Amino acid sequence: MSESGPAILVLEDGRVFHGRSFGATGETFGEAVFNTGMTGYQETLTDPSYHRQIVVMTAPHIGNTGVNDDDPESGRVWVAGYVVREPARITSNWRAERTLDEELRRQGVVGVSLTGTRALTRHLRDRGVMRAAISTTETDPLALLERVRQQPAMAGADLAAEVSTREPYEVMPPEGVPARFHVAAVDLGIKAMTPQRLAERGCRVTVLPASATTEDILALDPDGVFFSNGPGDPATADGPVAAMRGVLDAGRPLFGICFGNQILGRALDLGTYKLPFGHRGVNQPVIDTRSGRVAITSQNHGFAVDAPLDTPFDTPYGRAEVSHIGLNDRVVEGLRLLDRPAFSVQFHPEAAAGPHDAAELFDAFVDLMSAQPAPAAK
Ligand SMILES: N[C@@H](CCC(=O)O)C(=O)O
Repeated sequence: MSESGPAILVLEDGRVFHGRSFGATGETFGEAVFNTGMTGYQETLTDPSYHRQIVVMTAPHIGNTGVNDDDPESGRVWVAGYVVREPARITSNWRAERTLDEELRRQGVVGVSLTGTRALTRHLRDRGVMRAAISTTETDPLALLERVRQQPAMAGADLAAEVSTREPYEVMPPEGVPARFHVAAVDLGIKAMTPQRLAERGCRVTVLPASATTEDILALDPDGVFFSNGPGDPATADGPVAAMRGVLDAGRPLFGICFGNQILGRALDLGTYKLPFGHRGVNQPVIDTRSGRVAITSQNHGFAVDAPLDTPFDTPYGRAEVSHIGLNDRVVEGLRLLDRPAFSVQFHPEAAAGPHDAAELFDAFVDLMSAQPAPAAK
């Protein structure tokens, strides 16, 4: 790694951290959030749900395995900025094609290496996530602070359309796996691994833009409909909520992940709210409220659904229940409709970097589709 110059990170409450430039030079703004994953940095960087966020890694040494062209979750790095304690000086993995520093430079992502990532994380945990900037060009923290305070907040941000595909595309099952089902997947910021997990199970997946309406979705006559993860505040996602309501009205099997869980919450007339510092990492325990089984899950969310945890409740689509609860803070981590073939989870069963405890949820979606009356010929 080449020698790097100074960089500063300024939080909206005025706290300043001094470090060294990492990745591209320049200035960047976003919501500072922390991720506790020890692995999967490449998947994190390329997860569209991190759009407009400056991600602080709590694992102290990042970049050891470099970057390859197989693991990205999308076509680019989406994080607005990247904060690590110590970037790896040596890349050591047979799959590596570039160093992480090179990749961040190539993609113009401004980062900073700080000794104080622990202090920064504790600050965000105690005060809540907040707007921030990283700069290698501004030496006056107060001038940068002024610009941080002019940035839009994440609450109220409508971002899915900024990361979604413009055109529909298809993901086919791998060779030798027959296509038994056709799934319409609404891309609100979809991670590449999600259609793959469905395709591996015999689904042909048509990925649709975030603007897809119920009519666009049902025009495909899909066996099932999927709503993806994605960035921004679910309270702004009126279009996807309306599209999902139409799918529920049509009685099509439905599955949602992360943003998709929040959209289902809203479709059921539940509220959503911003968590103080969110859940981002690969070791988040959730309990399945029916089986009592605990899964360790991958998560990335800053908002959550507000629903009664202990009892089924009435919705415009019949009764529903909370299917999963986060064990760290009792946040809603999943919803299940009791009178329609629909469910969603706030965590990531597809998690490419693991863990895979919850991968069976894709089988549960396939089972829902199998249980439907045979569709017309496609
Ligand atoms: N943007 C939403 C959903 C995140 C996601 O789908 O990854 C949140 O932060 O809670």
